[in-house]
Amino acid sequence: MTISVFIDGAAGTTGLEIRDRLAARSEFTLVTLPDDLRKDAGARREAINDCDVTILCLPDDAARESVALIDNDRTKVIDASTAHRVAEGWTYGFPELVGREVVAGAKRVSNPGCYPTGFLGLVAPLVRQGLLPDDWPFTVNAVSGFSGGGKALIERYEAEPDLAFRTYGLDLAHKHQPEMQRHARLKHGVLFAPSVVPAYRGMLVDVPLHLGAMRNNPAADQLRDALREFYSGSNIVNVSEAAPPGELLLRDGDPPFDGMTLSVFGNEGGWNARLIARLDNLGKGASGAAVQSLNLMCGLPEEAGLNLSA
Ligand SMILES: NC(=O)C1=CN([C@@H]2O[C@H](COP(=O)(O)OP(=O)(O)OC[C@H]3O[C@@H](n4cnc5c(N)ncnc54)[C@H](OP(=O)(O)O)[C@@H]3O)[C@@H](O)[C@H]2O)C=CC1
Ligand SMILES: CC(=O)N[C@@H](CCC(=O)OP(=O)(O)O)C(=O)O
Repeated sequence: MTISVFIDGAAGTTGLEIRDRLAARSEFTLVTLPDDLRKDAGARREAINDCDVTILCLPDDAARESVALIDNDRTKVIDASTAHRVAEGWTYGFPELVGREVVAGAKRVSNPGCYPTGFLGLVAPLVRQGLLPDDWPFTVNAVSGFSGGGKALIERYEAEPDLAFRTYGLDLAHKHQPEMQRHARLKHGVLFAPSVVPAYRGMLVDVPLHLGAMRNNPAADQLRDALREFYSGSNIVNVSEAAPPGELLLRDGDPPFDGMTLSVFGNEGGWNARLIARLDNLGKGASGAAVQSLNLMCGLPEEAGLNLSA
């Protein structure tokens, strides 16, 4: 018997990419609604309640609405939106951090945000091990491909091909900040500076650190070694070797990638470091992560169906 999966929001950017990843999988039967019914509450209620798993690829309010349509205790949910990432009763779908068995046993899984995936992948293990202080005022500089903003931002970049760089979030209250603070277990909110470049997909999430000003004065090599050890059991998250490349690149036309590569760069003397995550906003940052959690929730190998060759 196959596992039935309904993607609510299957016509959107994240939904389409999840469909692509599941299309060739014999373990799943995909349920979709015809175009004229895809926003119809009655049709969605029926599909959500009939399926074994529903994946929500919707704006936050619509995602909350979908959850309210569930009237059985069997349907499992993976929500790609921001609606439930710090909500009670939801498991944060970052298996490497919360435990694969925890995600495997969950009925309500909230998919991490794309930027938080990079930040938390770098910082959370190091804070938990006491290598980075939990009261540090963390800064996160990040660039994303424009598909990170969904259909609306894709349309804008198509209409304005001269846009070379766009920084935003200038109210310093981006919706990803609460999940970064909560899941890294930090005492203070992070200072988050996101931006967009004219590439379709891909992102670099950069955490610059004044290591020499920390009371424990950790070495960059120590941080890298700790991350390597932490992710040693993962084929999805990998940590670069010590020899630093002179640059990290995003290219327009990069293929879909569901892994994440973490790098640690330190200067001579050890005062400064940059921790940088390279990932695909639509891969480990959204659709790939949803498929990873789906696999675990269905008792399947976590990497099944993922694009892991960089
Ligand atoms: N893009 C990315 O890289 C990432 C996105 N996410 C999150 O995933 C979710 C989806 O984002 P994304 O795919 O980018 O967004 P898109 O705007 O590309 O797609 C959203 C889809 O939801 C549909 N929709 C809107 N309201 C309803 C409704 N009431 N009922 C049914 N369908 C509805 C839209 O319909 P229509 O086609 O008519 O507009 C659209 O097809 C968001 O919460 C986003 O924040 C998370 C991580 C990364
Ligand atoms: C480039 C861009 O606009 N990115 C989106 C984040 C995309 C994402 O991660 O979606 P969630 O908000 O559901 O996490 C933003 O900054 O709002």
